[in-house]
Amino acid sequence: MSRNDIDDATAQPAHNGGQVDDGTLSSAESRPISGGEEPLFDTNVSYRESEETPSVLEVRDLNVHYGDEQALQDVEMAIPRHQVTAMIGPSGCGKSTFLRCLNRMNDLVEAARIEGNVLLEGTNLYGDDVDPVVLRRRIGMVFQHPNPFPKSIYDNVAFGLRVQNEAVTDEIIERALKRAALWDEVKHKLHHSALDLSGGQQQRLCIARAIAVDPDIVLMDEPASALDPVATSKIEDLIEDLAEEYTVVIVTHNMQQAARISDKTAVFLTGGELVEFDDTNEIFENPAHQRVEDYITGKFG
Ligand SMILES: Nc1ncnc2c1ncn2[C@@H]1O[C@H](COP(=O)(O)OP(=O)(O)OP(=O)(O)O)[C@@H](O)[C@H]1O
Repeated sequence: MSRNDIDDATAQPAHNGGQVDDGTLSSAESRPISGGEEPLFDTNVSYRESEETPSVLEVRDLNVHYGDEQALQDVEMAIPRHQVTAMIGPSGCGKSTFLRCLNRMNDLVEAARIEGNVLLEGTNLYGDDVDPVVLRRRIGMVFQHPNPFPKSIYDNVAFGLRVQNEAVTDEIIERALKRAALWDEVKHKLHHSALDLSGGQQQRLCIARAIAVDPDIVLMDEPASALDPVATSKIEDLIEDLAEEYTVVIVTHNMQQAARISDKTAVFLTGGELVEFDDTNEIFENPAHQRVEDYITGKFG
């Protein structure tokens, strides 16, 4: 399966109606990610949370192979809640692989073998009882190329709710479009085709579609790399705003972008090794590793 196939597969929030949570739970914290009645709690792993930056996702000893090739090596990371965490590193170092592990998108890649734990508030995403479809409702994804459906703007935003048999109201659609900073540009043409929007507008629509189901975490794989500088700047502003309500994890090739918008930065280097993970200021001003300094100063990569 090619990367584009994966993008297409998940662009259609491939949720099926019968396996989602019932909407009666009162808070994001109490929402299960298993398909059954009870949330799955993996008691083999403890959940660490610091008071300063409570983490929402804990990655433990994550290794990924595609056939014989190792794409991630022993990765450990605690991703803080309501912050922007950026993944940077040279091409092929495993950034997208890592991102896809955070909502089990790599399940769709036949050659991928994943070992380790990823804990969402203590629950192992790779536990047997976890339903990836339910999980992806809590951890949404936005891709490099805007991929709206050939439907109206309104129906694009409503899509995830409808497939989960949840109520769609004008208020929900308006709120998602406002959160995605698109409302003012489209409020007079909600029933026009999404394909008539500009690339930057389409990407903000995809963000509106991702957040309409009220996820906890939004994963973004180079969301601005196909856009012009003005559209990129709008997406960057939006990402910073989104972090007030959501946890954002973004892969970017653009180090300036990571420096501008992220709170934490993870530097992956060749072979899928996470070499350094720290506050973004530290990474860019005072990296602990010479290899990281060489990378961010352009000596390689
Ligand atoms: N579906 C796949 N099948 C086989 N190998 C893959 C697959 N996806 C990624 N890889 C390999 O895994 C390694 C990491 O790829 P990945 O796409 O995660 O890196 P990346 O850092 O995101 O790269 P880029 O910045 O170029 O997008 C690469 O060597 C790549 O060739």
